[in-house]
Amino acid sequence: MNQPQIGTYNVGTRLTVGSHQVEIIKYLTSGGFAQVYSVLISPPDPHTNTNVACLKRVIVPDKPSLNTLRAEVDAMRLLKNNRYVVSYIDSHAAKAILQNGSYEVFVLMEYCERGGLIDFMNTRLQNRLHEFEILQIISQVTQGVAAMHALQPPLIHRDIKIENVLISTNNEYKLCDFGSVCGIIRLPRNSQELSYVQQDILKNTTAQYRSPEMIDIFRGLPIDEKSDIWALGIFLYKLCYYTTPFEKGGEPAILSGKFEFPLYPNYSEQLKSLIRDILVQNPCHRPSVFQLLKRISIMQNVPCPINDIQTVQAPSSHLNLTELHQLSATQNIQSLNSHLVMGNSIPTTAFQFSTPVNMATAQTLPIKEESNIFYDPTSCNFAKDSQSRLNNALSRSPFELEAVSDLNNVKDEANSTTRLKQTIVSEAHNFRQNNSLNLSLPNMIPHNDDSSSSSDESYPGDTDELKKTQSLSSYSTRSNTKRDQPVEEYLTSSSLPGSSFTAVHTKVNLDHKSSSFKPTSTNTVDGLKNNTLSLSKNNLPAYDYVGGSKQDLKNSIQQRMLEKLNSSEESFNARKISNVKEGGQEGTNIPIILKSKASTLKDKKIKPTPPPKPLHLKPKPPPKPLFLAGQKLSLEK
Ligand SMILES: Nc1ncnc2c1ncn2[C@@H]1O[C@H](COP(=O)(O)OP(=O)(O)OP(=O)(O)O)[C@@H](O)[C@H]1O
Repeated sequence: MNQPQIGTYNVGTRLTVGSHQVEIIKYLTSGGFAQVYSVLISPPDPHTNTNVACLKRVIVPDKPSLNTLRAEVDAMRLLKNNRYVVSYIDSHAAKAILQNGSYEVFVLMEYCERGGLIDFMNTRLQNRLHEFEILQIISQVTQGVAAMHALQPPLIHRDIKIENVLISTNNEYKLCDFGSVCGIIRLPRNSQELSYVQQDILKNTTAQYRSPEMIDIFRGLPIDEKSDIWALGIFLYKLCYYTTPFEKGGEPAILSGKFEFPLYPNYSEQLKSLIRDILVQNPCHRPSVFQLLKRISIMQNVPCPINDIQTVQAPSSHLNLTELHQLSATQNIQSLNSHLVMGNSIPTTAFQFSTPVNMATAQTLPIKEESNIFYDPTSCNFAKDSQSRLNNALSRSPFELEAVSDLNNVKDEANSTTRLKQTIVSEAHNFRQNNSLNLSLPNMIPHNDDSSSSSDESYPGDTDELKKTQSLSSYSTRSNTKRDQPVEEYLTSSSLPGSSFTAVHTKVNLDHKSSSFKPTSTNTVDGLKNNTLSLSKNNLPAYDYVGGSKQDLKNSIQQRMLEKLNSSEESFNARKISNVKEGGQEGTNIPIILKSKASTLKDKKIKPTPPPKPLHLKPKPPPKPLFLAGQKLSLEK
């Protein structure tokens, strides 16, 4: 594979990233794809209240890969300002100087001065973590994950691991690396989709943290938030014992679910029982992120920091669709992003733009009794018949699409806005109650056609409501999907919809020379949108997110939320063509690693692959013990 040879920036190099002037303080390290620097920024970030930030510089080979990175940036934007997520500041993409069609992407984010959790753990090899420290770390990371799961629809991180937690200056543990984020993955309907799903999982997850339903898709179980919960269980085990529970046994061990606790260090029965309750085979039996947090809080003897979204989202009969959304949205955002700096230039999520919320209604909702803190297994409908459906689907032609969904039938038959609305509300209710949409399989992959929602007709004149309605119904309205279209084309025909970046003329200092830091803006907006390339003065086509009026921002964020709704399919699309990670070297003037196209997975074997040997990640200075490391499995092995 061709690797572009791009050296690292010298100290003092100045560049422009979005609306920020940046000066390189120090080259920190290189990840799988990125060079990472500490930088000075102007203006300072209001959230962290500092002018020191972290700059990630990534080269991507083409536009589809750029779209993949956009998805990562979009996820960061959605989670911006959550206390336990590394905070996004700004971003910028431009054609790389290599003249080979590649792009250079810059992402500015909060600088986590204390480095990685793995580094901290390595300082405690002799004196292992105390239980209270473990509970503090898992609580904070779980809160970061909760912010993702609370989004509508939820985002799945898919790569929760020790290596993806950083420690901030004030000692908070923050989730990072949103490059694997996706929506709920519905069951594949045929061998081609199965192959995509398997390939996607291999690329975007780390072997030792992979859940049983990810390894054995034939179980017909959902790949959703509960897969993150499984990873949190592995994460918790590793915090305790510095190894993963299935380290030796690999995939067969994960699928058998049998693991043991080492004798040393000795942790409470409560903590071990929590790990046991998380690492159960059936995702429906695992706790939700809120139930998990509640249990951790009980062990810490502190109030649970956030409310259970399941409780606040239970719609009562008098709730209309707006209220349904507002309740869940407000409760989530208020409780999860309680440290939000309001008035920031770019809001955290679409929900912040919602009409002021009926908090009185939200607060007076009946609180569900939680005698059993974990999920009621009988409420998980997803797997019902899924095994036989999967088998049936796989015996069919890859291009044969399934019958129209229940909801589509309802929609087709009922030309009534009221009925559609009731259906959507009911689906939302089912979704939250059962943790799945009780629809036939074709509806579980959202489609990308924004214009297809029949909700347009239902809510004329109410843009916000319309967008939200589309959000829900995008799971369930497939009427405009070309049913005679081959599946392969359907899965790959579109890139990420919408645009996070609009073209600006941005002067980027690429000569790597040191110069004094003068924070004067060089950006000029030329109004080009929709990913159209433009040439700036120095002939560098450039992109950036451009903030416009508040209405523009609102529209932009709403659009992004719609994009997120399509993330399952985006995931298929984007991951299929991009982003096989390869190891990089360290040191100055090392080449930046190119985010490259993945090779097509030809092997459509449906049996799980043999357990990979544990790979060891990031032998960065200071040297780390091998048993603390983990690595994503490369498809190109
Ligand atoms: N915000 C940050 N503050 C401080 N250090 C950071 C920050 N982000 C990343 N780093 C450092 O840079 C390293 C690589 O970053 P990151 O994992 O995001 O890159 P990557 O190319 O996506 O790598 P990979 O996908 O292989 O994990 C991290 O392990 C961490 O040490």
